[in-house]
Amino acid sequence: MIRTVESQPPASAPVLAAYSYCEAVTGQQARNFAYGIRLLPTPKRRAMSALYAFSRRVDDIGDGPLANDVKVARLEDTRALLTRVRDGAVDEDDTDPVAVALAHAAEHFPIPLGGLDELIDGVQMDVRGETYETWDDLKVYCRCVAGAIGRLSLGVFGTEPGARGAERASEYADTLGLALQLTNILRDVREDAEGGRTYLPADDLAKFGCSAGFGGPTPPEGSDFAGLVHFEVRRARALFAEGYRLLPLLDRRSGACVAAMAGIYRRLLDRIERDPGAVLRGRVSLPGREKAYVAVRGLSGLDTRHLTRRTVRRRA
Ligand SMILES: CC(C)=CCC/C(C)=C/CC/C(C)=C/COP(=O)(O)OP(=O)(O)O
Repeated sequence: MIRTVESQPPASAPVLAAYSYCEAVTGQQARNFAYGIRLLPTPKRRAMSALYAFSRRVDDIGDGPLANDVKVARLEDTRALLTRVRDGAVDEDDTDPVAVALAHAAEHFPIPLGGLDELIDGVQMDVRGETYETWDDLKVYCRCVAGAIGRLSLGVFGTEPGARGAERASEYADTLGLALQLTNILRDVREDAEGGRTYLPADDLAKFGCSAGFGGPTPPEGSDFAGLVHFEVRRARALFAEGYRLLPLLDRRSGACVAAMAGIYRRLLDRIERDPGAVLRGRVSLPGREKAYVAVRGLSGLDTRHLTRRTVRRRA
């Protein structure tokens, strides 16, 4: 039985310690998403931290220095751990705090754990060095590594009752994940190129004369790099607009969490749009005070009220 947040019994000491570990990982490593997660009430905040810590582990395997065959084996370990969580085979005395926290979260919230399998599938695509010919191809990858996180988060947030509401919420959460991931890809274009990875669709790169890639601080000779970036920014903005339709379907604090996460990434996108070359010179980021400001605006509904009103009018 899934218990509501209000009816959850107090967690035991080992479970609390496991959540503390996951919250520390989130606080230290989720440079952007921690601002949103902090806005949630305690049980949801802990559950989101458990999801973040598990996802961070999977991501770190993909991004780390290990040989590819070792990465594949480690990813299979995380999949086996997921199976144990799903089978109820992880108890609170387990030595892995991420497993303990995730098992507790999955017991108390209707988290569709298959989304974490999708995340592992996506990171396996990275390890195989897959590249993407078209946006439709890249979307498959983005759905695995980010859309799935949106859908998993929805299990923690909860949505309005009714199958139709849940189905729409899941589509919007998925789309918001795509918006965040495309923004992330634009921001990290140089870092990824230096690591031998290209995510942007090959047909877009060709259209703007960028097929040679981005190994250095300047665009490829003769390319229209700004044109490429503006093209992808427009695509990301359309995804944000669609994904924001999730907000009226969430309770206030879950909506604030999503608004903060998305708001911070939207501001990254604004900066990238203003100065496309910045993504080749270094990592575009927001100062901490600006992220905190976006989070406070999320809590008061300021960044999204107009979008929400428009959405409600469209639905009426
Ligand atoms: C409904 C809802 C909550 C949707 C959002 C889903 C979501 C949080 C997707 C994450 C995608 C993403 C860009 C991860 C990068 O994480 P990172 O830790 O590498 O990010 P960073 O480099 O910006 O710190």
